[in-house]
Amino acid sequence: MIKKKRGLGEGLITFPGGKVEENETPLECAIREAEEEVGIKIINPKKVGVITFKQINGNVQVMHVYLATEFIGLSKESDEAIPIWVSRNDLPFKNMWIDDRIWLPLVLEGKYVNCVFEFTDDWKFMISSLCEFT
Ligand SMILES: Nc1nc2c([nH]c(=O)n2[C@H]2C[C@H](O)[C@@H](COP(=O)(O)OP(=O)(O)OP(=O)(O)O)O2)c(=O)[nH]1
Repeated sequence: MIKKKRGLGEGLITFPGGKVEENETPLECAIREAEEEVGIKIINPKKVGVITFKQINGNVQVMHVYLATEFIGLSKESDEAIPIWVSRNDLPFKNMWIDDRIWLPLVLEGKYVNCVFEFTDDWKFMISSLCEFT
């Protein structure tokens, strides 16, 4: 995981990630962001879910989630993130995005998740959640 140093979710413990660039697939983006943020090359990332975030103001963002169990390199701090290792059995949910406690355990059990979470415009409160998984 990472401690995010700037941008949306600054200070939270989350995962390497970011916005898809022009002419880039979500998979390519996931690989690039892991490299940029913590300096590792992830091997064979597998898509494990799609999460839609809605805000009251009508903004909608779609997050594609990938899981990689192997990587090349040694994780290192960047301008954006401090890499940290956490135990699967002791995830730091108190310092994570509130919705992660709903979908992350499912992903770690091997499920594919499809969730919609509705937030206030300032991202402080989650108003509703709906998750399907297979
Ligand atoms: N785990 C998790 N990640 C989230 C949630 N909401 C949310 O926007 N994210 C992720 C998606 C993006 O990777 C990131 C959004 O932050 P951002 O728009 O500042 O993007 P960034 O700085 O990481 O990326 P970039 O500008 O380098 O492209 O946070 C959430 O509820 N849980």
